[in-house]
Amino acid sequence: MPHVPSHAAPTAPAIEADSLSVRIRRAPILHDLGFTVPTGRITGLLGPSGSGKSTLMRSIVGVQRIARGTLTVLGRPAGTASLRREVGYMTQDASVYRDLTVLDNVRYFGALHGRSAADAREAVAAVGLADLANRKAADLSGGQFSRVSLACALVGDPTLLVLDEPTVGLDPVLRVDLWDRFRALANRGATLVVSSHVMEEASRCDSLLLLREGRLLAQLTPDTLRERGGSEDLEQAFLGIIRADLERQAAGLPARTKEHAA
Ligand SMILES: Nc1ncnc2c1ncn2[C@@H]1O[C@H](COP(=O)(O)OP(=O)(O)OP(=O)(O)O)[C@@H](O)[C@H]1O
Repeated sequence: MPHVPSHAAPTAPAIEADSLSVRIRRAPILHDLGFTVPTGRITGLLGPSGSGKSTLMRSIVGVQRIARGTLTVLGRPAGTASLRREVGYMTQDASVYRDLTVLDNVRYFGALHGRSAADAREAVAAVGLADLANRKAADLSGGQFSRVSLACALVGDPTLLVLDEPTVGLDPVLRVDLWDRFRALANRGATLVVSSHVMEEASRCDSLLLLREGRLLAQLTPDTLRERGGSEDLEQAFLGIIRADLERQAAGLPARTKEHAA
């Protein structure tokens, strides 16, 4: 098990981006990003729709080509084959076999990581689907379907978990349960990168990467976001930071592209 106890001496960052730029069909999507993701912590990826969150996650898991700069994941260039076993990825569009049952889907992904049937059952229970374990994925609701995808990402017990909006469409009780689970995983040494539209969830993260239009506005803690954004309410605080950025742009000042962890 690659996990390290949270009281261990500071370790190298799980992810390091330096001048990272991504283009899709020649269009610039991510601009000169520089940040680090600390090991054994939950890093939230926040930003308006289209700001580049999924593109950054795809880059981290190695399925998006990088145009410029470097992206180092668990000490190796993103996309290195050996990372596949150590990185769990939940995409926004659930990658689940519709004709398999919930449990068989999770067992299949678990087997790729050498996990047992019991591990699969545990992951299914963790996402609140124990009662539906034998139902075909095609017969699930949208929220249940995406939870199967989350269970598939969890079952491998990866060192790094990259979750693209894992709680979208979930009820508040399940959402809280899942965030408790994410915290438990981080406490055991796993690193989580989680994107969300729900600013309340930002308060559950240790570190936040704020993106807008493919640029990194800031990397900070939720407390620093409240302070810097001038509001106790994280949504208002984020809007405050966006307004300040727009004013910088209007004043002709260079865009902020690099920040360091607060
Ligand atoms: N395959 C593609 N071809 C062209 N443009 C793309 C492609 N994929 C993403 N983009 C563009 O890249 C930008 C960033 O998209 P991305 O999906 O990363 O944003 P996001 O922050 O995850 O958005 P959302 O919160 O809506 O999921 C958007 O302007 C999007 O239109």
